[in-house]
Amino acid sequence: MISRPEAITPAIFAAALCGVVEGIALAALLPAVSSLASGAPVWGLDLAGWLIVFAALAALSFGLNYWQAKRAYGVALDFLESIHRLIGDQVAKQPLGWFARPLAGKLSRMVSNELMQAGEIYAHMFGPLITKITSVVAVVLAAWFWNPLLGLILTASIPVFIVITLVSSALMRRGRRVHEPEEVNLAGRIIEFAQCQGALRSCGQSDHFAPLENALGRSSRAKKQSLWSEIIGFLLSGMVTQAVIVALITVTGTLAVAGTLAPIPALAFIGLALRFTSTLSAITEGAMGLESRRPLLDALEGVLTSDPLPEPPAPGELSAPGTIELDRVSFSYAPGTKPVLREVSFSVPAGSMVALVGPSGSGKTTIARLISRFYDADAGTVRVGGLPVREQTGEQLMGQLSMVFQDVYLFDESLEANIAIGRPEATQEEIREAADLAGVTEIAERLPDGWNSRVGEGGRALSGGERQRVAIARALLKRSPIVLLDEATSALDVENEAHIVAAVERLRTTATVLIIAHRLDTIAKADRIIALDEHGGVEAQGTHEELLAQGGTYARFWDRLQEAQGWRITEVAP
Ligand SMILES: Nc1ncnc2c1ncn2[C@@H]1O[C@H](COP(=O)(O)OP(=O)(O)OP(=O)(O)O)[C@@H](O)[C@H]1O
Repeated sequence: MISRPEAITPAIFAAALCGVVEGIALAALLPAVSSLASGAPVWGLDLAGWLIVFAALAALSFGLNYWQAKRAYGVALDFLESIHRLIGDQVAKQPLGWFARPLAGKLSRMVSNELMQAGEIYAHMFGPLITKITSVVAVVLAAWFWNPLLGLILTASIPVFIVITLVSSALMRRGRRVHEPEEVNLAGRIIEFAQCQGALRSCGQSDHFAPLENALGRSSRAKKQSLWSEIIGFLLSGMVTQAVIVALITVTGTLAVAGTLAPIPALAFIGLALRFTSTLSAITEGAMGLESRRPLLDALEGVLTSDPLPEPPAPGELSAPGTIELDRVSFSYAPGTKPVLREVSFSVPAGSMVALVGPSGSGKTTIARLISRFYDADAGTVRVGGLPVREQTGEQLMGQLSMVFQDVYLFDESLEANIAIGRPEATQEEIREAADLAGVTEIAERLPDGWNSRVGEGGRALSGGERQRVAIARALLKRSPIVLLDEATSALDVENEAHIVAAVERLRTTATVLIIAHRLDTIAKADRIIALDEHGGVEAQGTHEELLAQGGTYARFWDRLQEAQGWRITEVAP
């Protein structure tokens, strides 16, 4: 995850060295105080000599601390830079269907503030933790060297802190297991609440949206439970620290009274023991701090280890450009769930317009997604240009397709830039020509800044029909050999409808068009119709006349559509 892993070793080394110096400085208290008490030099140094040693160690510790902090920041910045790049690469390799997964939803939160917190692990947490651990080791070794009995007393307290660190971390993990799923659920409900305001207000439920209130209640209860787990961990750790301090003072005092330890060094040892236990307690807190960052690292790992769809290293040869073929394709969105498509087979010859029709939920959009390789089929083969989509690079496949879906997403850029994205090298004349054909020129004329008007995030400054017109202009400009078009199910106003119909007529003269059709007109004009049944199978295929002549579901579907759309016209007529 780091572009210069070799920078980590010096950072760890600096932190460890810092700990050793701090440990020695702490342990030097024992000979210094002994020299003070006896008035005689200890190891050749009198009190003044020891004070100079303290000053030298303090200066060395300061220098090392500065060096290690600089190194740690370097590693943290390197980590942040590398991880952003890795996530970017990983996201670009993911199948389009990946973006509908909850993991992808977490992505924006992750790359904005959570990565900073992960960077802090390197900048502020690892270094001090290593320093404290090595300082403890240095103090214990020095104490053994000075007086094995004191070394033994300090060593005995370490397992207690290891146990308390493990218990506190386990309590924290337990709390998180209870609390996190409720947090995710609550976040989803809040977004739902914001997005469904229109529907909720029309039902008079904007004040009391029961699913959100329930989620709030559950999240608050889970948060309390999780807080209690954490508090118990902190209380336990605090109590154990105090108990160890009392035990150390008691043992040292007893040894001093028994004459095993001289009183002044015993006092110095108590001071050292206090500092020692506070360092151990800081290690426990540091370990718990790292534990609290674990979900972040797990989420990061989830993104970085998501498998991209396998792709060949180089584009393959297209034996039948402009064609689409599905050969006994079956698919379900999740393993073990009901298949959405069952053994679907049909082909779309180059230059033809084929309409996909069928009841809601029959799998029409799913077919378009498999052709664009949002997902891979579970069984069967999807071919585009005569070559299975699995044997094409993403670039090769996308180069053949233009997609105009119902939920068109526009970038918060100018109207012109949103069309130009179809073919960035297109001239302004070509952009205007495509826009004219799709009826976007009229939109530009209406907007205050004309072609330079920004369309808002997702294109919300435009109506659904207008957004689709922009997407069609994009497709016209791209001039891809195949266009996948999902016709709007909702009624479009007359102007939008006329523009879209005209643009589709134009598109079919230059490209193969597979259209998920809902309008009578489009269906009747298609060269071929594929009718799906409600179980995701192909019910019938042929021309409109052939299918009508067969009777069956298509004929009934056509009657119902005629009735519905005829009824609509009667309704709006004066
Ligand atoms: N991302 C998804 N995850 C799980 N199931 C899905 C997903 N998208 C669609 N489905 C399910 O797959 C089935 C087919 O959906 P699809 O959108 O392909 O149907 P459709 O024929 O296009 O419907 P409509 O005409 O209403 O748009 C439906 O039962 C739907 O609930």
